[in-house]
Amino acid sequence: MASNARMRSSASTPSLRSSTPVQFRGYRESLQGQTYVQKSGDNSGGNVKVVVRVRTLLPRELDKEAPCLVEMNPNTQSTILYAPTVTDQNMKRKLEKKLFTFDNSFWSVNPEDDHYADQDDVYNCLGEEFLDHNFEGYHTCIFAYGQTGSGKSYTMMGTSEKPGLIPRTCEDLFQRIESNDCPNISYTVRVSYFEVYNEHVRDLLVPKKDTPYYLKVRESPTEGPYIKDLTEVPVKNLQEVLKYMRQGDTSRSVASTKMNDVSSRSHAVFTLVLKQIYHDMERDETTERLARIRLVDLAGSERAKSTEATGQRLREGSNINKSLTTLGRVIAALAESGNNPRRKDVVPYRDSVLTWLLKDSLGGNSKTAMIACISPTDYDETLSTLRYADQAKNIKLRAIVNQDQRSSAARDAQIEEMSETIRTLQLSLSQATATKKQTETQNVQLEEYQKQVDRMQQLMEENRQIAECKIRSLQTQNDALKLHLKLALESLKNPIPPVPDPEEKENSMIYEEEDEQEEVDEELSLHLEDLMKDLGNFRKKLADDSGRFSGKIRYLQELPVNC
Ligand SMILES: Nc1ncnc2c1ncn2[C@@H]1O[C@H](COP(=O)(O)OP(=O)(O)OP(=O)(O)O)[C@@H](O)[C@H]1O
Repeated sequence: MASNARMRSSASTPSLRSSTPVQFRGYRESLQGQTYVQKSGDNSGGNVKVVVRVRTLLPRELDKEAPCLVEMNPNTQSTILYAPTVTDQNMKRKLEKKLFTFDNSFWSVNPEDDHYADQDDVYNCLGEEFLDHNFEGYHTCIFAYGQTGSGKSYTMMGTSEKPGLIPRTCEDLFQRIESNDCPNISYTVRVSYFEVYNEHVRDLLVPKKDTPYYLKVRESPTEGPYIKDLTEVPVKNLQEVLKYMRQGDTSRSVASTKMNDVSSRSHAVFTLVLKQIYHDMERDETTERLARIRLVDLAGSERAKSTEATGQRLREGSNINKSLTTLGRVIAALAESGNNPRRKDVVPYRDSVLTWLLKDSLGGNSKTAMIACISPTDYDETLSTLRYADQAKNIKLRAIVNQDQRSSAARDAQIEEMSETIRTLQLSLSQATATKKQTETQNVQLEEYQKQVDRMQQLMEENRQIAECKIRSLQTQNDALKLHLKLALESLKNPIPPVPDPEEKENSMIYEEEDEQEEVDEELSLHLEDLMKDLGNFRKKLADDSGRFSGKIRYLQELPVNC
């Protein structure tokens, strides 16, 4: 069945960039009892949100009695970096005190301090807001940047006792989905997890093999860069998504270095795709919102001198630095055009796999945040991270609500059209197999066929969910009608005696009572007739819908999943 099948990512997902104003009661909106109305042409992307987090001193720093060079002001959200008092005698330049201001400055040095920020605070200040954007239909990306050992993995993934942004986002996501009580909304969540290691892409949801298996990066004109054949799994609850998160985590390339016992040697990208489908019963129309939630734990920048790396670690380090340098150039070019919109610098996305894959998140359709992680004791590295972060503040984004509205008839027509395409592709592929000719065109056709089948399966799964929504909604109305009917019948059987009016004469009272009773009886039987008619109609609609969708689902089950 499609819902259990592992789906491959496809770049040709139908475009959901609609500017039609529609009403959509999402989780938040229904909680607040408000109706969300999309602003026509809403593209208020804003700038990249930049926060900085300074970690606690580590045992090796405490042993050396290294001084804390960072100070943060919780009122102004500023970060001050002090020059070390003891400096290298050979150093020519003079080190200075520097001040930066960010959207948030998280102080995680000493838990005793009033302004200490723990994992909860980071999630509440950033993760929660970004998840709100996802429910509104925006793509988001949060990435952690900083030197090796500065707390990126701690912030993004955390530990089992102190979970970070990724597990907290998953938990909040499913809590919101489960607490939604609007029967007309259905949700699907898909997860993928990959790493960029030595400029190669590795699927973290596929068990590690002896011979490394790398995936290719492609670019689609409509959807931008994507990874061909990346595993994307549907997940139904928090337990399932955490299982995949842990599975991916254990496959990550990590190693012990002088600067960090468990150092990430790759950039890891954890992605959740949230699709919300709202079904309007009256118009028999669906509104879909799609949001991609990208959570990135970058590998740390490192100096060969400090890490004392050799061999494989040194090669990894230089690849990490290469992609981070490219990321720096991409940020600089985007920040430049953010400051001066008339400048159209070429942004070197393609110079590294990481920046190519993050193209949309860095300068396109996404709301993006950067968490700059810093060490409290290293002046040079911390200054370089803070400068990087300061520049990122100027990047302007073009995030839009990814929303699409379609009637049931249009959805059905799309399924028919796709079935036709699949049939044609199937036919031409079987002819190719018969002639035993393997050409480049056939390979492309085969890929296209696989993509179409995957999309068809997704669409059918969504239709099944819409059908369930409709049935749930009709069932609720049916129950309400039944209750109404029961009350109406009871009041017919046991009419409430009218209250006697002491001012009226006894005779006229008797006649009026009889008249009123007749009127009430007549009104109730008319109402009863209407209710019976409505009930009949609902039953018929329910049966029609069940029949229509069970036929389509049978068709889907018969489809070949892999050719
Ligand atoms: N806010 C914090 N509170 C307590 N401990 C922290 C904090 N941040 C980081 N640490 C600890 O610091 C060490 C290094 O952190 P982490 O592994 O997250 O660094 P990193 O930036 O991901 O490094 P790399 O780039 O080498 O992977 C770990 O032992 C981690 O537990």
